[in-house]
Amino acid sequence: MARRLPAFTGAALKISWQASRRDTAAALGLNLAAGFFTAFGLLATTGVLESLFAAGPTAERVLAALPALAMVAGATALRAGLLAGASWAQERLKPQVERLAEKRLFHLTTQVELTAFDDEEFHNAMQRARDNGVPDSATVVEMTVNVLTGAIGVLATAVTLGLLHPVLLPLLLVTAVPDGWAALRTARMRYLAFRRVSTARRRKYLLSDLMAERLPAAEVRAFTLREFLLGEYDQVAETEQQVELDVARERTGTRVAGSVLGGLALAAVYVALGALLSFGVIALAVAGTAVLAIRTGQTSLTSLVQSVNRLYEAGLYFGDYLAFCELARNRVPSVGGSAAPPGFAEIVADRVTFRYPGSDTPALHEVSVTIRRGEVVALVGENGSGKTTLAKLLAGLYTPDSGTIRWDGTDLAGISGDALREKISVIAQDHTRWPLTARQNVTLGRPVDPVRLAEAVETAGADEVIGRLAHGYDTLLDRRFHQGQDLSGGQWQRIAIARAFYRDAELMIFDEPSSALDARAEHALFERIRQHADGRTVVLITHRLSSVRHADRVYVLESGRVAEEGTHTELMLADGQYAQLYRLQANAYLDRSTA
Ligand SMILES: Nc1ncnc2c1ncn2[C@@H]1O[C@H](COP(=O)(O)OP(=O)(O)OP(=O)(O)O)[C@@H](O)[C@H]1O
Repeated sequence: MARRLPAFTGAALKISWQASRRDTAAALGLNLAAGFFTAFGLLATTGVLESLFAAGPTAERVLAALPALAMVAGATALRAGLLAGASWAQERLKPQVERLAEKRLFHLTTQVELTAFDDEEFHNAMQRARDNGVPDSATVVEMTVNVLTGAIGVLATAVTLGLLHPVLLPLLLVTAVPDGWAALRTARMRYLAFRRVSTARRRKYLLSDLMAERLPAAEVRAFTLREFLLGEYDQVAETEQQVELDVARERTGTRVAGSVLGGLALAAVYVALGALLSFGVIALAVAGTAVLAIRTGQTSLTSLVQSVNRLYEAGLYFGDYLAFCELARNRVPSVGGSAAPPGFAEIVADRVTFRYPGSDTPALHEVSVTIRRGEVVALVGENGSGKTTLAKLLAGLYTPDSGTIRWDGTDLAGISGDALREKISVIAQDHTRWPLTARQNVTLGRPVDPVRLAEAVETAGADEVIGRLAHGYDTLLDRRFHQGQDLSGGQWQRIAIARAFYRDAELMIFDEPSSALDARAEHALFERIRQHADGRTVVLITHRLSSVRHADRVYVLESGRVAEEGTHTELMLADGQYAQLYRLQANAYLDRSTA
């Protein structure tokens, strides 16, 4: 612990300084000044006691004690004022530090490579950093200041006792040991328990979301999942509860032991003081001040030990936060040296292989495709054949394990991801239903250009959708908020398609863009794509083979490899997998129309 504390304190003071220099300086400076007045007040008390215990009439003794008493009162008042100022600065620091820590976390989570989100270890670390690390960053700062305050208080009493008589110093230490031991032991127990249950807790949160969120609510009922989910929840919660109960028992035991030892230590201190007094080592006034100083010192010590304890505990979580930041930083793709090419005449994926983290088999194996400017290239194949994965690689969202993706000879591996993605529109199969207004759902962070917005929305057939919304473009598309509205699956898909057109990118990637569209909307969309989406280059993934008839080239993927390629006519002539699937779909229509 002694090894780790300086690191936590150092990191805490650094983040605190970055959050607010003024409040950090005030919190530390005012506490330091308050410590000085603690020592001053105690020493002045000796003066009061000496005057009171001196020989002579009571009235005279009280009168003689008055100047020292005034000094004690002044020191106490000043100390109180300084402590109030320090505590205000500390209170102000809390939200500022928490905000900074949280922002840093999101700064990283929005930058890390996409595969990090497929990694369990990363997820666990992220959850711990978010749920405990961020709130505890403020606690670490608060406790660091408290530790310094406590230490200053103890130092002030120690100096006072040392000045009164050096022999009194060890007595102060004796009272500190038992409490310190108990507090640190319990903190560590709690942290170890937290780590033991962290996976179970994550699963419990997931189950809580499934039982109490709007989206899965219908399916929970439709599949009568209630008992099943509650059973799963009980299992996980039972594990967590058992660990908590064990910890509660162990902590109580340690605390009781600490209190008993603490009581014994205090009794020993009083016996020692009595002995020193009776052997004439110290005077009565000194013994009186020593009792007061030890009491004051004990209060500072208790607060110091408690703060060290809390600092240690919060520091462990804060350590998790720092470790996660380090982990995430290592997973931020290095920004390539070259800027993205302004455009392309040809995009080539050359023998690209890609494996998801933790997966034994590659999702793509030596896949080569060519996309020329202005072409519509279709990727088809059975479920799990690798179409979406290839699309994500083409979009620069994943980087190949081997092989290259080049824009006119420029390898994308050397290009800044964000600059490249500016030139690409991807409409994912599982596009996000952003809890934003209809307008923001289309423009997605880009400046609003009303003319382009209207065009994109019309092209995607989303104008009817927006026209029917109570507040048009300003309607919030989330039912969980006041005046929020929800859309049907197909209506959402139209909004998502409008996003692609609004982005005005060189390369447009549509992954199953028509799965939820009605026949008319689907026809209109493919007509638009057939007209080469106004000269743009399109990669189209779809299971509706009738829609790929007009593509310039079709790649048929099978188990992560390119099985066939060519135009529709060539592939039909080749009579391979594509021709088989095409006939299967066409026959299904024929059967229905003749039935
Ligand atoms: N995040 C992931 N982590 C691990 N494996 C994944 C991940 N996403 C996809 N896979 C696996 O990679 C393979 C290719 O998946 P992909 O989504 O590219 O297929 P697809 O051809 O788009 O399928 P579909 O037609 O069902 O959309 C599958 O075996 C799938 O299980």
